[in-house]
Amino acid sequence: MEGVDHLAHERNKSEFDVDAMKIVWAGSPHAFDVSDRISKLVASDPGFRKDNRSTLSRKELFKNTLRKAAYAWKTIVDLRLSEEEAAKLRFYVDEPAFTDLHWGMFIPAIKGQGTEEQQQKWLPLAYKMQIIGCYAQTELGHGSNVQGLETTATFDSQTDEFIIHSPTLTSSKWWPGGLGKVATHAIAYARLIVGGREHGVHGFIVQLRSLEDHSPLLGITVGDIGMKFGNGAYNTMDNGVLQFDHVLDVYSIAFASIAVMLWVSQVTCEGKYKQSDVPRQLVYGTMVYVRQTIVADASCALSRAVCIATRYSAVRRQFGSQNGGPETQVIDYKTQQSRLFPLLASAYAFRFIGEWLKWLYADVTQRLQANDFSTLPEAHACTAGLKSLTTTATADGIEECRKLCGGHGYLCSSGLPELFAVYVPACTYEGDNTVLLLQVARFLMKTVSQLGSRLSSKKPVGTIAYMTRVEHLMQCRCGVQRGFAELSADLVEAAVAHCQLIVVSKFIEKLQQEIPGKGVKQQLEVLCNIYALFLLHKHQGDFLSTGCITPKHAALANDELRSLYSQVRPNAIALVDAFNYTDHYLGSILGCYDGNVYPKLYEAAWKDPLNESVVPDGYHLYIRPLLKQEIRTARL
Ligand SMILES: CCCCCCCCCC/C=C\CCCCCC(=O)SCCNC(=O)CCNC(=O)[C@H](O)C(C)(C)COP(=O)(O)OP(=O)(O)OC[C@H]1O[C@@H](n2cnc3c(N)ncnc32)[C@H](O)[C@@H]1OP(=O)(O)O
Ligand SMILES: Cc1cc2nc3c(=O)[nH]c(=O)nc-3n(C[C@H](O)[C@H](O)[C@H](O)COP(=O)(O)OP(=O)(O)OC[C@H]3O[C@@H](n4cnc5c(N)ncnc54)[C@H](O)[C@@H]3O)c2cc1C
Repeated sequence: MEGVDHLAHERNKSEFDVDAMKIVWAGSPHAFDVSDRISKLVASDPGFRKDNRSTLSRKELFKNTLRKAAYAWKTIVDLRLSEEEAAKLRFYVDEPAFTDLHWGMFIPAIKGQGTEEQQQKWLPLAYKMQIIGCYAQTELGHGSNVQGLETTATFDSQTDEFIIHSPTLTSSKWWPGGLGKVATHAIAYARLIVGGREHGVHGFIVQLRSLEDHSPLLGITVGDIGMKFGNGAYNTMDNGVLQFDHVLDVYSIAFASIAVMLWVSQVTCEGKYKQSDVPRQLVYGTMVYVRQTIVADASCALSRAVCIATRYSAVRRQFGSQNGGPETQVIDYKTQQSRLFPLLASAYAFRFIGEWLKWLYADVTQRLQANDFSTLPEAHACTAGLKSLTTTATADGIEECRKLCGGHGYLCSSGLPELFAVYVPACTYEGDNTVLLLQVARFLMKTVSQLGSRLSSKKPVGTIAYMTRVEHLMQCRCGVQRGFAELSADLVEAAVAHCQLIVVSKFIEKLQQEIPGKGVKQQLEVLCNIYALFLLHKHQGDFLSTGCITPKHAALANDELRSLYSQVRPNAIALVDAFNYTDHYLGSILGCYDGNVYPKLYEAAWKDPLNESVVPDGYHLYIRPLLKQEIRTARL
């Protein structure tokens, strides 16, 4: 029945202050206030409805996305929302669109790599959306290998301009989000050529389309690369293809021929290339920034799937009826708990590692501004490794949540298929996860000697076990006199172990902070222990081989896990309520707040266009002749 909370009995079991946990999850009272207010604003506005996406054609879907993006911008302007509120609004609209790349990459790239002069020119236009940008780095032939990009940018000292060109088919820009049909400008990455000499890959701001009639400019061939995985999902985004035919470009992002560059390099008016004394890797800076935001995205996506699966696991009953009594809630089965609760713990773990990574990025950015590059390698390794670890775990976790919901998890109305289809490219974009782990492995090879010293420092026992595992995995590999390439598969395992160590240790550090609210810290301690012991159980071979734990320890850890699952059980619904997601944002009948699932499933089925007629289109043409055919074959 509408209005009845079918999960009230579950919510009454909670042993902690849910409102206080909502603040912890949001990050602060202010952050909670903004999230709560904006999510409800979006949920209550029919202009942001999303329950019809699966019934739209690609063109209808895309046009609807443009409508929503424009409507969101009007809402932001009319309500004079702050940058923080506007970002939250775009988040809760929950639709991959060109705006993600405009705000998430184009603007950060100019802020991170542009000169003062370029920032003054481009940022006001971008902030007012008087230009729409994309990040055009990947090409048809190269994505991971950035130094293999083929697009060229040749400096013409006669005209003080750069000529951008796509010399081969494989140099076509391919994948950039927003490029296909919307972006008016791109930050295009190209090989810089000055005076016949090549100076590697740099970024250039290039105008693609007319600001008058949106037609591609002279020398620009641009379009969409076609349908992607899933039906609705990421097809709201116009990932594009772009070819330059000797395009004149006067706005290089890494260069301004009339201004000295503070950052990467400069080309003087006389056409001289001068590499400043900053690491050339700064040209990769935007990727570091986006990778740390993707870790925060992972906690959002995983928490969303876990919220759906947890609520539905409390609603769903199957088997176990005694004397005609109610059947057992599937959330009470130990197998369901052993699959679901580690994902719940991971969602919280990724939330806190995302908070730490945001601090790390801010710290390294501050240091860069003081020409202190000492922490850049670690920042790169951390953002690359944690992006890889959290997106892999989240993609796998969303699929596990679908399975935890049985058959109904496969319905679009569960919200899980769409969430999975939208989320999985995160394992590839912003760096293929294996390629990024290889970067971490390289970093570990260079710093393995320091691992030992870090072991001796006063660390909680749990962390010591994880640190010993990494050191052991590295020493087993480094000790073998074979090349990096030969050992790369093993080194990637050590890289994963290193990243898991970081997540566990930052979760433990989080618990050393003051955390207000009755029972809140205790719940987080349970989740932290579940995360750490679940991984110890999953990788117990590694831990046993270090000698750091014995088989008896491993067995005790497994017993403790079961006990921890029992401690979480009465609090599970409250722990997912703490995410404070509206039913609109969840987009899931299985995960609806009131748990009134079956009537909503039944009602939703009849709304499918296929049920607009009792007799389906095609019956008279195809089925009736089949049914009416005279069967002349004696056998039948
Ligand atoms: C609820 C649902 C939510 C789900 C979210 C839904 C949202 C939907 C909307 C999403 C919107 C946006 C997200 C999507 C955006 C995607 C955008 C992109 O994909 S942009 C393109 C990304 N491309 C890449 O990441 C390419 C990966 N490749 C590389 O980074 C490099 O090629 C490489 C690092 C692999 C290799 O670099 P290279 O220079 O060729 O060689 P080396 O390995 O030798 O490195 C040299 C040296 O540099 C150091 N290094 C490398 N990278 C960095 C860096 N980024 N920062 C600092 N230092 C770096 C490296 O360690 C080496 O150092 P040494 O000291 O020499 O060892
Ligand atoms: C949805 C989506 C949105 C995107 N948006 C953008 C965007 O806005 N802008 C942009 O510039 N790009 C974008 N991209 C492109 C994305 O950044 C690249 O696809 C990504 O960096 C992976 O590169 P690749 O496609 O070349 O993969 P490849 O490197 O070709 O990967 C193929 C396989 O080769 C393996 N491999 C590659 N190199 C090595 C190695 N050295 N050692 C071991 N294994 C290796 C990989 O692990 C993988 O298994 C997007 C991609 C997607 C899917």
